[in-house]
Amino acid sequence: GGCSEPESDDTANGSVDAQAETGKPETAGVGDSQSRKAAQAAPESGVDYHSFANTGDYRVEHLDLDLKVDFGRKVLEGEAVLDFKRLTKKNPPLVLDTRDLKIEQVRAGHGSELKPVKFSLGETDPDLGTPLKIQLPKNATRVAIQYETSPGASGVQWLEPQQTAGGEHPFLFTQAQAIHARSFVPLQDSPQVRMTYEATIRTPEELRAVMSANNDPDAEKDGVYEFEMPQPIPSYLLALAVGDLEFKPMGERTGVYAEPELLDAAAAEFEDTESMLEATEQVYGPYRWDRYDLLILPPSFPFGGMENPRLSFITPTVIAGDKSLVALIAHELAHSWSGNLVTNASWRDLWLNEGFTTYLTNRIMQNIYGDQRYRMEMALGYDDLQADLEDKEARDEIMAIDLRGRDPDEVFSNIPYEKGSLFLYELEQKIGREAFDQFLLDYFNNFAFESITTEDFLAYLQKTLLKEYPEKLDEERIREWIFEPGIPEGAPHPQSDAFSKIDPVRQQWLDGEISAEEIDTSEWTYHQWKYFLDGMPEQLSDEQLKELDSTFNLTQSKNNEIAFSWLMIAVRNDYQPAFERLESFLTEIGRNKFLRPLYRNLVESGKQEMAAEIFEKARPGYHPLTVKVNSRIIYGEDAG
Ligand SMILES: CC/C=C\C/C=C\C[C@@H](O)/C=C/C=C/C=C\[C@@H](O)CCCC(=O)O
Ligand SMILES: [Zn+2]
Repeated sequence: GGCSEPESDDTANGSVDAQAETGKPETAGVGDSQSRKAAQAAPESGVDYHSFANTGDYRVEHLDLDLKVDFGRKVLEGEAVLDFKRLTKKNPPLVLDTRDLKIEQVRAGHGSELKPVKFSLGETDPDLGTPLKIQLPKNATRVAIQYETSPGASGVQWLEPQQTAGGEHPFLFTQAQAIHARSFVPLQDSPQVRMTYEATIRTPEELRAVMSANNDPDAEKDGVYEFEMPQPIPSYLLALAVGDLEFKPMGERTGVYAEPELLDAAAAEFEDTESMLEATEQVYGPYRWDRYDLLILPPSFPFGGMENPRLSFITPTVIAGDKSLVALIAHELAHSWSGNLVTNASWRDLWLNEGFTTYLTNRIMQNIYGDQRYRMEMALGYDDLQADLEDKEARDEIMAIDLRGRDPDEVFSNIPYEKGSLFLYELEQKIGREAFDQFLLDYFNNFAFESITTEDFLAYLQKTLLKEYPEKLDEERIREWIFEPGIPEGAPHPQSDAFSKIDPVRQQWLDGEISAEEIDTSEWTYHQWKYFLDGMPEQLSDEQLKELDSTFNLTQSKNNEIAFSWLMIAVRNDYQPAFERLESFLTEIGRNKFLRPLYRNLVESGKQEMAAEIFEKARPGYHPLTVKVNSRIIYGEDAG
């Protein structure tokens, strides 16, 4: 009916209007470039600068989705029903986050008594999307939004059959973190809001749908899949994938979904998942999400993994054949405590998710694979952190990073992960492991299913460790870790004996005292190879490059991390024999951890044209996020 047609926004600036209603500080008006520059003071704790939603007026508590997956048009279409709590006696419009959604109709009311209502889309912000403002009838607690996504939705990748392992069926996956859920569902897209959800997903009959919910591996492939997620989750953990997927159990509570071509290899590579789950529970308390399964994605997945609850999404680039890269599984599993159970309240507080998770990852690795592996993983993490500290501006080295006016995807780095983890490691060293584990267990229980700020964490620390260990801990220093760039003087420096014996060998070879063949690599693990390569000087001669390659067959390495380290060396030294592999690596893999440094390296070593050529060829197969962050690197800031 007429009253449900989208109306053109009657205010001059719909998005600013929407923000005013959220009561967010005016200086932080994210859509307003004037105020971006003016904002000098510290960001206000607890404010989510990356959502338009008026979460102080209404809180969404439950989502009911009914979506058809249309591979032909590359759209999801259907309805999202949101149940919300009213926190105000007034009746302001409900403001939701959207990005590139086509809104067909909105109804509102109670229960099944829903009537079409007026709605409008505000001004679009390039980083944040478009606020959707809905006029509510008095006392309404439910809205039903009929909509469809756009084929270029930033949080969805639609893959052609040739981009999959099987090559016969299309594939779809979503990636909602940080602020891309709004590109496939209209909602309050802020990690401060937790909701339960249910969903009906309609797919082509030969495909299977899975979600961050109660997947049923025995569900008949009939094109209609029902899901329920009874634990409340933040919107960035909403996830869907559709493809030619099969399931293989790995343990009582763990299993893997993958295309049939990858299923056995994945289940073998990740067979320790069940032991990891048990080991984590023993120290940090029960696993609260029932099952823990893995979904192996096609190689265009832009991250190593994503901790979608009950079903972590995993890049196939970690199936190395020797379990050398399974720290990624420990990482995603650890998020079931740090991140999914206790959640960062805004993206400024990401270190609460990632620093705690990186710390837990190391502990899980030690538990399952022993001390030597633990020390090597930690030392590699420390080196990653040092590399970022050398590279970054001071403002980006701060754990509680000021993200006002910035796109979170563009500033994503090792700081929240490795600096956060090193900080926690220092606390462990100072008060002892047993006491620190007890603290973490209490912390997870205390804040279970809550979203917290850096300041909430500090207040909790004041009530607990700072009170119990006044001689060992110092609040000033803790604040320095969190709010200052760099790392405090005297911070721990994780090292490994297995690495220190590599240094002299590498040096002897560089000095020409021994040939590559004379290096005894027979016992080297992946980690030692990585350390050996990453420690090479900036410049190597052509002879040195050829010798390394012919002796160790590095250009053809099947381990993607080793291939990556070698390709970084090849690019900066213009080692042509590796360029064919470089091109196929950059074309077949979409993981930004590899692509960003490789493209940056190409540009910085004067090969911008080559970078652009490969990028343009690969672009149709890349995820929208991969396109966004790498085109900035190749074409500069404004190229989009
Ligand atoms: C300092 C950055 C502040 C906010 C950014 C928040 C989210 C950034 C967004 O780009 C999403 C990141 C998702 C990461 C998922 C998994 C990581 O563990 C992957 C790490 C890299 C990799 O292994 O490939
Ligand atoms: Zn993580």
